[in-house]
Amino acid sequence: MFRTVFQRAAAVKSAPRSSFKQAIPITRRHFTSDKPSSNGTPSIPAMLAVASMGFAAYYTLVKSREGQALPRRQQQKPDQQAKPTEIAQAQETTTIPAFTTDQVTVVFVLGGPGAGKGTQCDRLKKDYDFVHLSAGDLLREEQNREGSKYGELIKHYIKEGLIVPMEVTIALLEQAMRESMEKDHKYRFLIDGFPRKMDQALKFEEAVVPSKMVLYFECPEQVMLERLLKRGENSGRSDDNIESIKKRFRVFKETSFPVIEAFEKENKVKTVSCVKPVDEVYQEVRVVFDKMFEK
Ligand SMILES: Nc1ncnc2c1ncn2[C@@H]1O[C@H](COP(=O)(O)OP(=O)(O)O)[C@@H](O)[C@H]1O
Ligand SMILES: O=c1ccn([C@@H]2O[C@H](COP(=O)(O)OP(=O)(O)O)[C@@H](O)[C@H]2O)c(=O)[nH]1
Repeated sequence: MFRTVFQRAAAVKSAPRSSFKQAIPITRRHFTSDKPSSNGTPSIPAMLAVASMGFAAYYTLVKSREGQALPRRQQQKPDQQAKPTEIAQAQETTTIPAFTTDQVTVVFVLGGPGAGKGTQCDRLKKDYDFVHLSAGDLLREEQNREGSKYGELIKHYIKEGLIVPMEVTIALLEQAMRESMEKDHKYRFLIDGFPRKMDQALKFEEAVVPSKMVLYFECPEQVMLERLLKRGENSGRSDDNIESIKKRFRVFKETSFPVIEAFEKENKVKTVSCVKPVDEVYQEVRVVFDKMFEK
């Protein structure tokens, strides 16, 4: 499989820009490729594949910025008094978010695998007029999309419980947001299951839009395990099995939980326990949302 991934990723380098879904408009970025965590570390060919893919995704995304419909923020002109070298440095390091917080509201919905993020988002989206974007669902959709250059790579990462390189996930999220804005004139988003790694969080907020709030569903591992095994009876998901679940728990603790801690330092996190039945959890979520958002 690694061989196939490698060959595919190499082909992506020279692929036309329309090959990553359609055009995925995204801002000028300076992405770095993720290194997978030490658990289930892929082989060297797979790592090379990721590096190639990262380059290809970067190229695709940057090129596909042309022709986007929604207005973007204008880059501020550097201080006219600044010395030329300072201006050059400022221009090199400034990344402009695709959207402003005046245009767009983003709530990150985080929690361990199986905590109940998707279940609660389903309710919230109806009551508070949000668009629910599950990063995992977008990745699975891209994985299954005929002709996707990233299908095999995503498949591997999901099965191993690893975090797919952020270039792919951020591009899918931004494209989905843009579609909702253009087609449905919806500007409020619940982003479920993302960011799961610090660099994803930083890059999304820098290049797409800063989040307004983080809703964190706290849940003991044993409860999540039972829920996931039960979900696995019908979900058809390649990662709802005991082996993948253990890996996902480890990645959550080691890699994703620090993201929540970092947002806590910014006072952005609202924590709700997800142990009680769905309706009771939702009552607590509503208290949080009623304070923050209009219906
Ligand atoms: N509060 C709850 N009590 C019992 N089961 C729940 C609760 N919340 C979700 N579930 C079930 O647990 C499983 C995982 O929920 P899901 O929303 O898919 O989690 P996540 O999106 O966090 O992975 C699903 O089968 C769902 O029906
Ligand atoms: O930003 C993301 C979100 C998901 N995933 C992958 O998708 C899997 C399933 O995530 P999802 O949120 O759908 O399910 P959960 O683990 O919360 O049940 C994860 O284990 C990762 O492999 C990822 O790589 N990046």
